Amino acid sequence: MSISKPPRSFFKPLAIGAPAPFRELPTRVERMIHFVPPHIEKVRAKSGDIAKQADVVLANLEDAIPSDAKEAARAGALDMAENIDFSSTGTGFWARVNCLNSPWFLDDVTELVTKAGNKLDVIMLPKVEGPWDIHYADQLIAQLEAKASIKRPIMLHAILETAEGVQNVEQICLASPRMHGISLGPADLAASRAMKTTRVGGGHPFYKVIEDPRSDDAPRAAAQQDLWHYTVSKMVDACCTAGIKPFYGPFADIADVEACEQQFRNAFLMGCAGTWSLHPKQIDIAKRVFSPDVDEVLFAKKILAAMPDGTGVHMIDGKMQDDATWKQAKVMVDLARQVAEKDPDLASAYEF
Ligand SMILES: CC(C)(COP(=O)(O)OP(=O)(O)OC[C@H]1O[C@@H](n2cnc3c(N)ncnc32)[C@H](O)[C@@H]1OP(=O)(O)O)[C@@H](O)C(=O)NCCC(=O)NCCSC(=O)C[C@](C)(O)C(=O)O
Ligand SMILES: [Mg+2]
Repeated sequence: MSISKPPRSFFKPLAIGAPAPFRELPTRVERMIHFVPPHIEKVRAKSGDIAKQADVVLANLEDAIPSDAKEAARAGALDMAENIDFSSTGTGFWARVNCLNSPWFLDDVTELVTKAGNKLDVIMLPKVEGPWDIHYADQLIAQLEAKASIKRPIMLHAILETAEGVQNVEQICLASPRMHGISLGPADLAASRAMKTTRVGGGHPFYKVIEDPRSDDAPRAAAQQDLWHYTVSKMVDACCTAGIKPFYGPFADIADVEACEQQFRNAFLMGCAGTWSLHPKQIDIAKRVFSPDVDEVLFAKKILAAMPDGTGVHMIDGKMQDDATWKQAKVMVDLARQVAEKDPDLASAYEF
């Protein structure tokens, strides 16, 4: 017998007085989660402007924040919640807390939920290894939500950054209705798996396929492969099964905008809803990549128009369309409609 909650209990609040979890994820365009180091006053001061450009702004309390600045980062996150107007632009406000076995996790979550819980959309949980991590955070957040009379449930987003986490990703996604999604954490994951790379995301010149030996002894053509393909595929399937969202993660070679764009695009094509931006210049890259291509959307609209009830077979521009391609088209047009609500230029390009 599997040990899972009865269906009727799954959506019950975990503490008396806590808000009921969402039955469906709120519909939001989340093309990029922009990381802000909140202990640096100069950067924090700019995050109001960043909130007008990015779909999600995240106060990062975990890795990249020195241990002697953890309290300052937490205070900075609370300052952001208090002083930045996220709601008028529909921008999400998230925080990445320190991991569960760190000395900071308990205070991070307690202060964020009790002092900023009505502003906070999502808590990002690093280094999640199994459903037990989600169950613990879920219960704790519910108790704090109840204590602080939080009106709207705070969601949880897990980072996939250990081999064990990848192994258990399906159970992590299904662990709680509080789950919002999963992001790839390629640096910690590479270390956990003893992958021999010092890069944070992206390809590697040594990971490639070469053509067979040539009769003329000319150099053999080679193509770099995607080191993250298997993990992203596994994450996408686990998230979609659970009705939550998969995200690519960081791309740390900030100067290499071309490779960043390609890595983001591969993730978008494979089903990811968004990515992370570590530097302001990655915001526009993510916006470009995670907004569906205009020609693809116009073609998808033709399919929907040709098959109003979504059945049958049609030829459009020499290509066969049927019930399945209708569903593909709907994915594209539904996303385009959401993006169009945020972006008037794209709305007119998509001809809505
Ligand atoms: C990479 C860094 C150090 C380069 O910072 P920089 O100052 O050298 O860059 P810059 O090009 O000189 O900056 C230009 C301007 O942009 C500003 N700026 C720069 N960055 C930001 C930002 N994020 N948000 C808002 N503003 C920013 C910066 O302050 C400056 O403003 P100025 O022209 O007025 O002086 C810096 O961008 C940064 O700290 N980014 C965030 C890094 C971070 O959060 N890392 C952790 C996430 S990745 C991770 O954890 C891994 C994972 C998942 O766990 C796992 O794979 O295991
Ligand atoms: Mg990490």
